[in-house]
Amino acid sequence: MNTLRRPVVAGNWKMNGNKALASEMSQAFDNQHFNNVEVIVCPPFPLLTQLSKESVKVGAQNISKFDSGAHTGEVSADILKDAGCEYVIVGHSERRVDNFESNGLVADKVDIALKNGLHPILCIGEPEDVRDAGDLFDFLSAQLNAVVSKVGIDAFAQLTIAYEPIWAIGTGKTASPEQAQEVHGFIRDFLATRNKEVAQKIRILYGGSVKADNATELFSQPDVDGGLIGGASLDPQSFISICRSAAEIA
Ligand SMILES: O=C(CO)COP(=O)(O)O
Repeated sequence: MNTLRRPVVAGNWKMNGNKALASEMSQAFDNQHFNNVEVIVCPPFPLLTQLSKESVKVGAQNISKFDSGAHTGEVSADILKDAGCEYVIVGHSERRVDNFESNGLVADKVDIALKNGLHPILCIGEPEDVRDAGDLFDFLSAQLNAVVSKVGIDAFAQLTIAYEPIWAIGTGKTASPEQAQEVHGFIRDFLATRNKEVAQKIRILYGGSVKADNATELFSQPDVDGGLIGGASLDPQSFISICRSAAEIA
């Protein structure tokens, strides 16, 4: 972590949770104040309004590429904002796989979020075979380039990036702090060659089996500015403990 950047800890509930968990999480954070850490919770759509916006910031897990109108099953930026969202996860690997979201569609979604004043958390990350074949940086560059081409590099000032190696998601097999730092450094350099100021400011989160007992060593890396947490964000005490790790380093 670098003290120039305020760390972020975001919980991605994926297709988990219910009203009781939303209320439990809100209450747990009512008694915790992480002034130097941005804490975000991203529950399924129906639970967005159930989280106390005084306790945590709220994010969605997806956004429609459309503005409004006849698009059954879609949720627009306006509806998300009305529900109290400030953030939206875009391009999570599970959506890229389950819903065939291409780099182009992800770029369109980042664009519509930005145009409507929502902060995208752009997820990128490689499958294991890509890493094994030595194509890691080309793969990540293509994911980043698609968004740069669509929204322009200056717009990255409004983005948070989450590096989530697919082989580390939900597997208990986290990237080592050195592996995370290598990729985060690469992402920052990629951005710095295009806009130095944006590269210095942007928060780059690590995601993939972050738990209370490995958060500190991951967050201690100079280019890791926090985490995007799946499973461990469903338990208020684990999530608070991960937030505390970020607060202690910040
Ligand atoms: O995909 C993730 C967050 O978006 C990471 O999930 P896990 O923390 O469960 O590995």
